[in-house]
Amino acid sequence: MAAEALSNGAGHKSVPEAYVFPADKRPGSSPSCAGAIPVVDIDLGSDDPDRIVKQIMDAGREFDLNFLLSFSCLTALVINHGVPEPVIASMVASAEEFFRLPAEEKMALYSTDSKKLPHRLKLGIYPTEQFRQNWPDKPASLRAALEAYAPAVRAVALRILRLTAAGLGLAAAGYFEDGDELTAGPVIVNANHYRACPDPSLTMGLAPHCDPNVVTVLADNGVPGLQARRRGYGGGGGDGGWVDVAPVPGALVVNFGHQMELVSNGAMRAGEHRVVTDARAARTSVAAFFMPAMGCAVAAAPGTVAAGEKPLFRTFTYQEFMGAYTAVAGDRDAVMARFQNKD
Ligand SMILES: O=C(O)CCC(=O)C(=O)O
Ligand SMILES: [Fe+2]
Repeated sequence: MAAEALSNGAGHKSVPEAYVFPADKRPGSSPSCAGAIPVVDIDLGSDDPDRIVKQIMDAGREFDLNFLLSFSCLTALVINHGVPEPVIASMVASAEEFFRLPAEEKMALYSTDSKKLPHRLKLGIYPTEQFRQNWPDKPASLRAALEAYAPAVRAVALRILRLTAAGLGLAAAGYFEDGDELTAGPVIVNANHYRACPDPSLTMGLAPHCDPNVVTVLADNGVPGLQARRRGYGGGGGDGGWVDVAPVPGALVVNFGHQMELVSNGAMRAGEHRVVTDARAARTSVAAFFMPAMGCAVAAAPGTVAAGEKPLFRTFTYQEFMGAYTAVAGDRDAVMARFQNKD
């Protein structure tokens, strides 16, 4: 990335040079569109599970007119997910408080010798007993917020994964179940902070990417900025472009990551997203990443590959994938190309 994401530094009247993106990477250089982000209601108590599964599978439905195929590409708002609103609110408020701490206190939590203020706090949250001794003592509310949020957000992720496995026909084989290697990695939380920006057209809070993992569950402080990319027709995105993920109070955002696309042999694609800045308010988000164990061998699930066809992607370990992802700075097409099965 040529320019840094505008997430830290002192308040400015204009965008500092180091944060200005090249013209072809700025928010306005690719079309935006007015499509709607799907809302998925996962209240298992009040609905027929088959209907919820269908909702998930249809929510991100898009059509590739070039190849005449349909796939699902999911960035969705999830409601009735079972996480009490105060648990989410406390988590986000603690993250906001963290970023308001005096600079020296935040810097003390980082081992890098960077002179810049951190704009991302990265913490392990599960297995909690493995990580809680590393959680910061400040702000005072943070530990209690994490203790409540960690199991709750994990339960949501596992519920969504179970429903998705059912939609993909993989439930009987135990895909994504608690204990499956594909979700046995640590759960990591990134708390992100994006300052208000004097000119959002010049910079990006976070450059376009798909998350590398299986699924990410995200909460935010209600300040907009997250956008999801639609590439094909349908999916509420017209003929493609960036769609605002307008925050909905109490809802969580779900993004499927690269591993979901690879395991489902492209039936459920990773949701590409980016964050633009806001002229008036700072956005804070808390993203929980669910991932395979590093040594996990990832391959298309047998049921997702048609008889006589080769899987779209070769088998690899999650560790190998992470190496490739880091090497191309998260560029979606570049990383997927590295794992494509050659004919
Ligand atoms: O801040 C957001 O809304 C998105 C964060 C994100 O995409 C990430 O941490 O991977
Ligand atoms: Fe992301």
